[in-house]
Amino acid sequence: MAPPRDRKLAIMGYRSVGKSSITIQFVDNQFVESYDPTIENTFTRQFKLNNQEYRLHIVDTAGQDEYSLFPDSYSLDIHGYILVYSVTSAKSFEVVKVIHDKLLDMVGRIKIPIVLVGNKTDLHLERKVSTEEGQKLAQTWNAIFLETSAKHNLDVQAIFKGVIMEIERQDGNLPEEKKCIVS
Ligand SMILES: Nc1nc2c(ncn2[C@@H]2O[C@H](COP(=O)(O)OP(=O)(O)OP(=O)(O)O)[C@@H](O)[C@H]2O)c(=O)[nH]1
Repeated sequence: MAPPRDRKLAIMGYRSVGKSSITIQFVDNQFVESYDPTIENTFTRQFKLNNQEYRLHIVDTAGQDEYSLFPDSYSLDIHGYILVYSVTSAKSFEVVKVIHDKLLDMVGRIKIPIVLVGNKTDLHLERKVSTEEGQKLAQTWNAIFLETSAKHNLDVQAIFKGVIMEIERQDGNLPEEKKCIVS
């Protein structure tokens, strides 16, 4: 069998949208209700997709806002990006747009593998951003779109599957196809 492919991913977004919760759910199968702001952590998990092993290195970043300056390391050796907002926060949806534009500027390429994630879908009554708004934004970016609940472990795996597939596709290892929700 082919050796594992090392792929480095960055998970970015406004404060408290669930970046750590998504990462910890994926790496450890756990959800922690308490909130502990992240400085920066890297997690590793082996993941198999289409008969290929991947060693995923996930950089869980400190939450950004529209004024944050990104360290150069966020553009250097990252293969794919997971941009997260919370469906309960219009502010986080605005901030994710700014992060995306800055990222594109910094990376200096037009195409980068991106998955846009609307998290906290379990908080139905607090929803402020509709599924359609998220879908529309992802379309303008040509990115994959998913809604998730880190709390209920809903579609968390699909985020990582989606970003790997997008990396492979942009590397020319998969046929181009229409982007859709990959659950
Ligand atoms: N109900 C619900 N709460 C969530 C979900 N994901 C995260 N939370 C909660 O939201 C709060 C923030 O979650 P974190 O994962 O720490 O958010 P973060 O984006 O890593 O935050 P920063 O490190 O500050 O950038 C915590 O209290 C979590 O328990 C979710 O899917 N549903």
